[in-house]
Amino acid sequence: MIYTCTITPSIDYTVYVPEFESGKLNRSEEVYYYPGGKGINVSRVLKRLGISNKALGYAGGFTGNYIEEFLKNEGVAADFIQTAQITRINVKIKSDKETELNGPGPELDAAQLAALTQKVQAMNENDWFVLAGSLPGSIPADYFVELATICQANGVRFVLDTSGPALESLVATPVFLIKPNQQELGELFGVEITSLRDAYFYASKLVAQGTEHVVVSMGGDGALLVTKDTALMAKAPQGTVVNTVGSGDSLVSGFIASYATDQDPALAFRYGVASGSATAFRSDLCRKEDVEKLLAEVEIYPYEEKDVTK
Ligand SMILES: Nc1ncnc2c1ncn2[C@@H]1O[C@H](COP(=O)(O)OP(=O)(O)O)[C@@H](O)[C@H]1O
Ligand SMILES: O=P(O)(O)OC[C@H]1O[C@](O)(COP(=O)(O)O)[C@@H](O)[C@@H]1O
Repeated sequence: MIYTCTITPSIDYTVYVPEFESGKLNRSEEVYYYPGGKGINVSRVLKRLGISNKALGYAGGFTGNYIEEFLKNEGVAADFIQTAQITRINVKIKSDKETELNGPGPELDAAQLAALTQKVQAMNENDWFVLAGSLPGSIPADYFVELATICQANGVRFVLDTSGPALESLVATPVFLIKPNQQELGELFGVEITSLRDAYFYASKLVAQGTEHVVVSMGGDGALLVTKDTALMAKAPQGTVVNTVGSGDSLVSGFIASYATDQDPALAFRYGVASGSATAFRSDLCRKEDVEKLLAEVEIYPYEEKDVTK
């Protein structure tokens, strides 16, 4: 079974405004209320790709109920631990540029954390645990390291798509897949990543520390895969960008969906990048048919330092 875990879910209140002006009254005629948070997006895309999975995490209040109801209607299995706090609403303004306003995650007590630990302890060998989205600073980083250690001891594949201080402790534990975007990878090492060469350099450091697969996503420029055996670059397909929110999560879903079936990192990378782009070209998340149409358009070639000009 594949389990995703969203500590900080959200409703993504997505507003299209033709000409957004900060500091002015802007009216929109097109708004959507998508369930969000990275693990939830991974679960929704996995389901669309035909892969059964269960969404874990925390949810509360009327927004939490909305997310649970939405997932139920889409046939995504979920098992959230309840919070007294209302799950956040993240605002996504779509204009000539994309502006995002993400709220804080929940405050969790020891009993709520223990409830998640129990669920992780009950996972079986060859299950997957996808910890995705921001991890609130109020939870000690050690807690997430404990979850990673349980996964390692039980042969559960640990996938990480997060940012912030907890990420630093987690990359020192054995991780199957980590998918930072260029900026998140830079933050992790306290540098600004401005070139493919830098991305390769820092991704290789993570591989040297024991991460099996590092995918650095670079928006419309595609992505880089580094493992101990290979380094591949993928050029993203061209298309009309509608909403890139959830593209990174879709890349993770596509990678896992393909790897779970074929155990081939290069195929999984292609499927992941096609899924990320298929989501960028839609208002909501991608569908399987969108991904399969784009597969042949993903150009993959070996990363060679000598060929890199920047
Ligand atoms: N403008 C775009 N055009 C085509 N594909 C895109 C675009 N933006 C994102 N993607 C696809 O989605 C993947 C993840 O996007 P990215 O923005 O890097 O992730 P994140 O959402 O985590 O920041 C990219 O590797 C690419 O395949
Ligand atoms: O937990 P964070 O870092 O605040 O991010 C949450 C946001 O990320 C998303 O999951 C989208 O993530 P990506 O664009 O990186 O795929 C949104 O649905 C959500 O609003």
